[in-house]
Order: sequence, then C-alpha cells, then structure tokens
Amino acid sequence: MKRSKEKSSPTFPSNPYSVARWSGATGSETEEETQIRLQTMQDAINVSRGIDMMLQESKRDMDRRKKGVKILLLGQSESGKSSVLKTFAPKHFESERPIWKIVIQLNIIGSIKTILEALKEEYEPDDLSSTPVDISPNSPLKTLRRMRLGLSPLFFIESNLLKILSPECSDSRDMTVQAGNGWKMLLKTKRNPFLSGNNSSVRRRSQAVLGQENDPSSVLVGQRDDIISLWQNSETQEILNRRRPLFRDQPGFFMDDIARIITPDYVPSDHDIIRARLRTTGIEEYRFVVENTSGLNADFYITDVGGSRSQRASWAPFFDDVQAILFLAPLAFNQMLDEDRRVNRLEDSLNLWKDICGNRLLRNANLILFFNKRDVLAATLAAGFQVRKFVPTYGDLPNDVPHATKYFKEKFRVYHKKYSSDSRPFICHETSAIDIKAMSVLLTGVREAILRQHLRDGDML
Ligand SMILES: Nc1nc2c(ncn2[C@@H]2O[C@H](COP(=O)(O)OP(=O)(O)OP(=O)(O)O)[C@@H](O)[C@H]2O)c(=O)[nH]1
Ligand SMILES: [Mg+2]
Repeated sequence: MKRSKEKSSPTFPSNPYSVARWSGATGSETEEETQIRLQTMQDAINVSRGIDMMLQESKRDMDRRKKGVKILLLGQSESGKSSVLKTFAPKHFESERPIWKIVIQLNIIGSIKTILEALKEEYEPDDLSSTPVDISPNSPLKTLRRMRLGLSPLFFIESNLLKILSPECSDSRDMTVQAGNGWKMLLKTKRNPFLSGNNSSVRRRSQAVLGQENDPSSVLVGQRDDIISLWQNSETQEILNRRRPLFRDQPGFFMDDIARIITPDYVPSDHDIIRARLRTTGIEEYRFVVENTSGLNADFYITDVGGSRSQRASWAPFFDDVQAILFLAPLAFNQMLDEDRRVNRLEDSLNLWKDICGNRLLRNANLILFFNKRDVLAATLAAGFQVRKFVPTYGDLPNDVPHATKYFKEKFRVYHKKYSSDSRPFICHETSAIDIKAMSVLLTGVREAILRQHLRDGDML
C-alpha cells in the first residue's frame, strides 16, 4: 500500500506533514530537514499571530482614541505649550528630575555665554587696535580672559551634550528636541536608576555621552565662586542692562538661583522644571486617564507641537477630530520672534489666532485662549517698557497690566468674532504657566468642562 510504502521509505520518515502539499515538503527531505521546515512554518505562524494581535491591539487603540477626548496645544514658539503639558502630567516630574537637571545646567551655560558675549563686546571689541585697552592684571579684560579660560571645559561639555541631544544646534540657547521621550532616554546616565530603554543604540549613545566626563555638575561646582562673582558684579549687571536689556526675561533664566543650583547635591524642584527651556520640534501625543467628578474614567489625548514657524505646517493633520484647542498667547508686546527678528511676537500670535479661528477643520472644536506669561507682562511694564512705543494704536491708555490685558484681549475677541462660527463662545484666561498650583486648578476646570461637553456631544450623559 502506498501509505506503508511511504512509511518504510528512508527518505520519507513518519511524519504526517511530509506528504501534504501545502507543507512545503520536497519529497526527498531528511528527518532533519523536515524538522527545520516545521520549525520555520511554526515561526511563520507565530509571526502571523503576532501581527494579528498587533492589528487587534492597534484597532483597540484606535477605537479607544476615537472615544477619547482630544486636546491640542497650539501657539507660537516659547508661548508655554510644553509647560502646560508638564502641569497636565505632573507625575513625570519625580522620575525625570535627573534629566531636567541637565537641561537646567545647559540653560545656565547658555546664560553664562550671553554674559561673556556682552562683556566681550564691552572690553574686547573686534577692532582692538583702535581702542585703548587696559591689560593690567586686574583689568576687566584680563579678568574676562581668565574667566573664559576657566569656563572652557564647560563649553566643551556643552558641545558634547548637544551633539547627542540636539545635533542640529551648536549652542544650548538654540537647543531643540524632537517631541516625545527619545531625548530623555539620551540623558539617562549609567548611574541613573531609570535607564531601562529597549532601544540599544539609544542606550549605547546615552551611556557614551553621560559618563562622568560629560556631566556639567563637577565643572560648574568647581567654578561656582567665579560664576557667582561674575553674575553679582555690579559692572556685569550694568553692562547687561545696557547691552542685553531683555536678558532676565529670557526663558530658561536661572542666574538668580545659581547659588542654590550649583551645588553637588542639587535636585531640581517642580518650579525649576517648569521654568527650564527646551524647544520642541515635531508632534507628540500623550494619553492619560482621568476620573472625573461623576466617577467616570475618560481617556485624554493631549498633543504638544513645536510652535516655530517652520513647524506649523505639521499641525493640520491633528485638526480633524480634536475637541478642544488650548491656544497660548503670551502678551509679549516688546519681543520679536526668534525665527524672524522683524516680526513682533504679539502680532504673530494674533495672526495665528485668526488662522485658527477661521480654520474650517476646526469649526467644531472649542477654542480656549490662554493669555500666558502674565508675570512677564507685569515685569515688562514694571521695568518701564511703554506699550504705545511698540503698539502705536495703544495711544495714551495707562501703561499697566489691567489696561494692557484688556486692550489686547479685545483684539483677540474681534478676530474671534469675525472669523469664528457664531456658536463658538470666546473663552479666555490670563495665566502664568510657571505658577503650577494656580495652573493645575485652572487646567482641572478646563479638563472637566471639555469632558462634560464631550459626553454631551456623544449623548453619553
Ligand atoms: N515667566 C514665565 N515663563 C513661562 C511661562 N510659561 C512658560 N514659560 C517659560 O517659557 C519657556 C518656553 O516655554 P515652553 O513651554 O517650552 O514653550 P513652547 O510653547 O513649548 O515652545 P516651543 O516648544 O518652542 O513651541 C520655558 O522656559 C517656560 O518655563 C509663564 O507664564 N511665565
Ligand atoms: Mg514646546
């Protein structure tokens, strides 16, 4: 019989698959080849099941996302979007303190560079031959040169860190990171207990970069006294006031805190972390689950974007199913955009607001406007900056916070009325994103209101 013949054949061992056409058997394989073939088939089945599971999981994720509340943070660069996000998800702070410490140290290195540049302009102008220069041992020029030499290891470390963290930039003041957690993996050190990434190349790079030699802490601590006396020097202050009048208002300004920060055991506080400056590029969506006051769990998806002009084209794909936009508009009437020094920040914010109000993809989304950096506005006015110098139409209105805020609010309201659909209310809040407590209260209220509306719209209440 055929069966028994096959059974007894030396080249066709007793194997139910060996005769089945679909099995891939060649008819002349050895026992070993059969085993390999079966194993290969099993591997393929496993891969296929894995893909099935992933597809199911991704469908579940998509269904879940569909039902969730989607919030988009929009606004120009430096408006405070990532800061608001930090307050939305504060639990990250605890595990991320060592990472933010390095960002804060890089912010300080950037500030030191700004100070040294201003002093160089003062004491070491390009054309030294035409300027009488005092180079006696205690002259400011000698001190400046000594200082620069002493701090040079810091700039070396800065450049090494940037190569990894922000390869496009050579200066920590322009440091930009890709949205998401990838950059945080790069800043986890061997000594850092949170190093647990699966991405081996990231892990290798992070171990390579954050050895002792690339940690700014020891150089900063070693130069602590010099840095403090440089900052506290009255001549430095006078030169900065004259040559860099907006220095103190720059994001990531920690110079008033250096005595506290430049210590061997420094651990950033929540307030330090919220004040750290790191530019975002790209888009990142975060999911978190919230139990609302009615005891229902809801998925929130909050998307942070890069706000500089070159980044804005990538926002649109996130517009079609979003429930709410939190639009951040700092009332920076005296500042220009970094990416185009001819454009006033406030004017840019207004134009962006106009585009968002009139965008048809967003016609069903709630718009919530945050006039952010209220504290900066107060400090700017207190420093004597006159609104009417930058905004001639401001006229003779009093140069104070309530009048300035009311005036600019009206401008945003007019655009809202003109470009938004009739049914959309004008909702705005004056905020200071670095005031974590006040911001958390406000964001909880905003979140609840968005959720209630979302449930109403979905007929779930
Ligand atoms: N003083 C003050 N600083 C703020 C406020 N909001 C944000 N900042 C600071 O401004 C800087 C920029 O804030 P981010 O949240 O990074 O700005 P962003 O909108 O995410 O900017 P991009 O990522 O470039 O689009 C950070 O250093 C913040 O700490 C505020 O209300 N007051
Ligand atoms: Mg950001």
